[in-house]
Amino acid sequence: MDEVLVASDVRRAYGDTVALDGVSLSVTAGEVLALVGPNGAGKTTLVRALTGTTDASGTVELFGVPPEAVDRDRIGLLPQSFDPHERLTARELVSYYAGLYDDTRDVDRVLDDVGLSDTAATTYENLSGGQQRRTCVATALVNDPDLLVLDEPTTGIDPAGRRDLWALLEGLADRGVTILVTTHYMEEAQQLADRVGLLADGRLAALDSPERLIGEHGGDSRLLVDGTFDDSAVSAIDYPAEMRVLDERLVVYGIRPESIGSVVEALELAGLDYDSLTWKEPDLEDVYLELTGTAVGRPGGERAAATAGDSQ
Ligand SMILES: Nc1ncnc2c1ncn2[C@@H]1O[C@H](COP(=O)(O)OP(=O)(O)OP(=O)(O)O)[C@@H](O)[C@H]1O
Repeated sequence: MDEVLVASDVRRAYGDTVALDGVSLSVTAGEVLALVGPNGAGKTTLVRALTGTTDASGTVELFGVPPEAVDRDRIGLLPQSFDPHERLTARELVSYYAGLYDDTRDVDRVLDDVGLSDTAATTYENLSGGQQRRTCVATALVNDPDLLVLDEPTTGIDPAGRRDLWALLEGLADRGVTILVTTHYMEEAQQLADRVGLLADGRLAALDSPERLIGEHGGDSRLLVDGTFDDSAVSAIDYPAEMRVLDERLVVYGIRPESIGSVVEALELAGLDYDSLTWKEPDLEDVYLELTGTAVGRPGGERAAATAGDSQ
């Protein structure tokens, strides 16, 4: 397989803060690789290190050469912080970026691709947050890149707009564009990516296909009992299943849907109040929690308090 991006032992610190603690990965041609992690996990620093926009130790090669030597026509980069000129229209902005490259796509086609045909003549300051982000995505697409690097492209975009953007990225991937994307939306990574890198505290906790990650680390199906539980709930409830309290939620493992009623009975016998019940198969969120002890879906990535043993 052709490797478009190869990184080895990438490290970066800001003073005493270790942002990247030895990350190695590779991305093959046509692959969609998603880097997932909560705020502060190191996603932006990694994207910047991989694209040569911040100093880092270790080695990075894009298309076989260091980032600074790559033909920039081959790369489309959407940084996390990107503040274009507010008084320019979406079309003017994308045209401006088109002017930086030798070979570009038709600007109106690109605007159409990101769903902005109707608002192409609106100034950036008058676009909604989601339309602004889509304009930014368009600037990264205008040079028809072989490698597209997008740092949180869907942040601020409503669910329908996010799905449209996923469809666009899937279409690009089908055409052979290699995509490296960061997100803190687990379901986005699970749906979009061929492989997912779970980033925690500047390290890759795991890197594999969503299916394999879930198969190896996701554990059993489970019943989530929402409420304000503490560790005492686990000993109070008399039920023959593994249980843990994670972020004040009681999790009962290995439960099939037909057993939910018996769990409810056990909760009532133990006098435990709860708000709601959710049954689910394991997903990437559970994998992240299992491997790092942190819930990625929660702002700031709060630590989850595991009880009743530290592993499933
Ligand atoms: N310019 C900087 N100066 C000092 N510390 C920084 C700087 N940039 C990042 N950091 C720190 O490095 C760590 C990783 O930050 P980074 O922005 O890469 O994470 P992230 O996963 O992209 O987070 P977010 O989702 O919030 O953007 C954090 O602890 C952050 O505070």
